[in-house]
Amino acid sequence: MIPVEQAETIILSLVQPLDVDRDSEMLPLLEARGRILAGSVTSDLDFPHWDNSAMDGYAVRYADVQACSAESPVTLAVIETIPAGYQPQCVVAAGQAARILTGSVMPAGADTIVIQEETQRDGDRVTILAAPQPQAFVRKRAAFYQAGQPLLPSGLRLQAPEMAVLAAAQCAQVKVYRQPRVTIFSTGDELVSIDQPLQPGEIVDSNQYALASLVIQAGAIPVRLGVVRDEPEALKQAIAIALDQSDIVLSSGGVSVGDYDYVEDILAELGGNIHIRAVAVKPGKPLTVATFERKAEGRGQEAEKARALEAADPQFPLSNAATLYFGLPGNPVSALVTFCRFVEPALRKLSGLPERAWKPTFVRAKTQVDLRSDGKRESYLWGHLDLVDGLYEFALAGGSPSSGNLINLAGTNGLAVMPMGKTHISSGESIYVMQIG
Ligand SMILES: Nc1nc2c(c(=O)[nH]1)N[C@H]1C(S)=C(S)[C@@H](COP(=O)(O)OP(=O)(O)OC[C@H]3O[C@@H](n4cnc5c(N)ncnc54)[C@H](O)[C@@H]3O)O[C@H]1N2
Ligand code: MOO
Ligand SMILES: [Mg+2]
Repeated sequence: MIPVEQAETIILSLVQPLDVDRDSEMLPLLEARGRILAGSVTSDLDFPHWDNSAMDGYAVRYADVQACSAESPVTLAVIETIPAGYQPQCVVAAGQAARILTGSVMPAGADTIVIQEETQRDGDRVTILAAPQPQAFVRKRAAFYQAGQPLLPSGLRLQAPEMAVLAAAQCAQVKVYRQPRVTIFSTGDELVSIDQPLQPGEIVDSNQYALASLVIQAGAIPVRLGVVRDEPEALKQAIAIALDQSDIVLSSGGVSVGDYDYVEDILAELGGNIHIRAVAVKPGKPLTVATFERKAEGRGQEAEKARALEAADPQFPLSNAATLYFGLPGNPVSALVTFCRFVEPALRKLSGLPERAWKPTFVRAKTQVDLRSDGKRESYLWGHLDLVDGLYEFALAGGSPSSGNLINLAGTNGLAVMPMGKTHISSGESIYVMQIG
């Protein structure tokens, strides 16, 4: 058993991020929402594009109004009205002003805006009742962004704010990383699909659904192979198919020491390089991690097949040095915890996100209850994380804390971390909680 952090380091070292050119695609802007920018974006526009007014009011020359007040106002001639979208035609000379609306182009000659509330309009004249600050309410050209500078960095996930920036910069098409493909299958003779009648001894393959949801949530594409029997040949076939079409393969079950736990042996038989066999984590101890060299970079029939697949489907992933295989433990909570703690960081690195975004988010919280563990492994206790007066509080999920109990997982949003060696944390103490979901 290796410590959790060591497992995380090994896993991240096995991942090669998608290639910015080879593993990217151009998409219409709105279709790129939620995707990750491949390559930085620059614009040849300044933001603002020109000096403009931040308020409804009057464009004036500061020198004309700097000394005025309610007691000694200054009256100026209004020479033009400048609505939004209009190019001013006049130059504001001494003793003159232009009526201007929010966002409109500053007229030549003027350098300051006096807001409407501090003026009195009378026909084609305006009286200024208070002295503004010099250059008040003028948004200068390029004050927000200068053309040619980096506008958005590579690796940024595109959400509403980035959509606005890209739209403003007239990027109708954007280059984003393709979505990683993650093939998922479940192992176990006791498993049936969601729509099959249950016979005695059988249970529904729920991991498939949990894992597919987690994969989608992480921005990747799940490819579901269903249930695979606990038979070496069936497993071999499924693993070979999965490796052929994926960046990452996830299986659940069959990784412990039982008579029908074949996954590790089959991985070795198929030429997998096994990097992790067990991690000191509870739940999740028998996590198995292996890599397979990409066949397309080799020779022979398999390589040819992969190359043909790539030619037929530009989405087909070939750029990574190796396909990463995670043999997740079968217990539903163990599968979920190991995904969040180990698979998700790998997916995030693969996807093109920057390094600071790879690891899970841990927040400090006050535990509302006593927490216990045997201290033999780093324990992740599922429960509810709530913000109370701006501070996080953690409470365990009600019901049995068994890794086979998927029922009390529902509604949880945090995993309280009990470090290895720690057997008891008292209510009220400060802990780290990993955010999930
Ligand atoms: N003698 C020992 N026994 C076990 C050990 C050990 O160290 N010594 N480790 C335990 C731990 S920890 C875990 S976790 C489990 C992991 O077992 P496997 O990965 O081999 O998984 P299975 O044996 O195939 O199944 C375990 C459990 O989970 C249920 N399961 C499996 N797949 C699914 C699925 N897709 N959906 C829902 N539920 C699933 C399965 O029916 C079993 O109940 O091993 C312990 N044993
Ligand atoms: O580690 Mo297992 O995941 O305890 O149930
Ligand atoms: Mg087992």
